[in-house]
Amino acid sequence: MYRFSVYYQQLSQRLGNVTVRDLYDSDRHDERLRSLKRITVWLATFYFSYTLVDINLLPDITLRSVLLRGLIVGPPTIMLFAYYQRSVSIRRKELAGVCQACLGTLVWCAVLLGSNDPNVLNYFYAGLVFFLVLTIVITPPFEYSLYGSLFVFACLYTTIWFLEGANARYVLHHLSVGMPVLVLSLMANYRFSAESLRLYLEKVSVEQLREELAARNAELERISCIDPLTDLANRRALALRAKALKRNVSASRRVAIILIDVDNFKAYNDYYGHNEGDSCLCAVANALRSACDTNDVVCRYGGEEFLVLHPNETSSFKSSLLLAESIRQYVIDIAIPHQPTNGIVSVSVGVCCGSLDGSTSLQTLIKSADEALYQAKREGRNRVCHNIHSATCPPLAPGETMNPL
Ligand SMILES: Nc1nc2c(ncn2[C@@H]2O[C@H](COP(=O)(O)OP(=O)(O)OP(=O)(O)O)[C@@H](O)[C@H]2O)c(=O)[nH]1
Repeated sequence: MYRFSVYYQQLSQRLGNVTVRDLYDSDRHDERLRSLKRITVWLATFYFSYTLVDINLLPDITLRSVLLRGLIVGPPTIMLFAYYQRSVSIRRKELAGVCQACLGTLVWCAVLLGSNDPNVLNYFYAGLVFFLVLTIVITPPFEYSLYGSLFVFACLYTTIWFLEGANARYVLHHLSVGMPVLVLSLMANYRFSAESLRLYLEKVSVEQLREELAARNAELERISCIDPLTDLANRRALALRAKALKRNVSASRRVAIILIDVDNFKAYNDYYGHNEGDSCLCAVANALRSACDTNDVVCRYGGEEFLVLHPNETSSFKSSLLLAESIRQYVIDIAIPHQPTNGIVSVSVGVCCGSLDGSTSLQTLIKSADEALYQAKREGRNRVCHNIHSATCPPLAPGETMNPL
């Protein structure tokens, strides 16, 4: 009894804003409908071909069997297939199948009632097949199986008293077979319904876990590529992007590496404190973001050092330097006061252009940009310097000079 109620409790549980029952019905609609249609075809074939059995075993009901089976059960069977095509829940379609089986039982009983042949008593045992149809052949939800079986039980054991030659002893014999068939087939249906539901719920929970895992993995992947202070890409993201560029043989692998270092940042930190220093780094990061394109990888390379990977397949060396200059200017434009130098926060920028092919690694290009950055520092800070690295720098475009700024 306890397990019995567990099945119904599970069905009425809610998953989001729908009940398990609704979800189970809608998710498994197509599969259950396919099986219902197939079974209906088989049952109809059996039912109507049993007219021949009636004629053979009980010749006195030939006309009655043909007329009642054909005229009363035939049209609803055709209508049943039309009903299966309608957009109603699978539960209703299964209920329609159960009703049709009940009608079939009723008509079969009516056919047999017309017989005066003593063989009718033996043949009446075939009525137990209707229990099996309603429980383990159609396998509708348990409650429909139960109601249908009770209806068939009422039909059979009301009719039985009116059969030619029936007496209490015969009814008892019939019941001794009929009752176990009824109870055992209902139990089989219950086990089937409960097990199908359990498997379905297991599948739903595995799917939920998989979705949760995918979301967490995506979040982990995002976090592992982001600098927590500035929300810019980090070194890992930079390496991944460079690797992708290197792998992509169809695209040009020409890039500019722009290294940006905040000037006199130690003095800023010492004067304003570490928290203000962090805010300053965030403001610089925002300025870089505004200066760059969505194609550029803007990353925090270390402490107060930033790096922009600028894929420049369409643009030239000159445009890379212009981007570097624009970055420097964006930082100047936000005008963060820098009291220790009596001025505002500025950055020094080193640029290097090259091609990420087999012989040149990202590290080689960064090293060249770093040399340019130190030149900018040496020359007085707040400026852009470039490093023409013969091994890494592509040929200048027509009209380009070595000092395009
Ligand atoms: N607030 C803050 N400071 C940092 C962070 N990372 C590095 N720094 C500080 O950045 C400062 C870098 O100083 P230096 O490398 O001496 O360079 P600088 O003072 O900027 O001098 P130049 O680069 O030569 O202009 C150090 O004081 C570091 O403590 C950070 O995440 N937050």
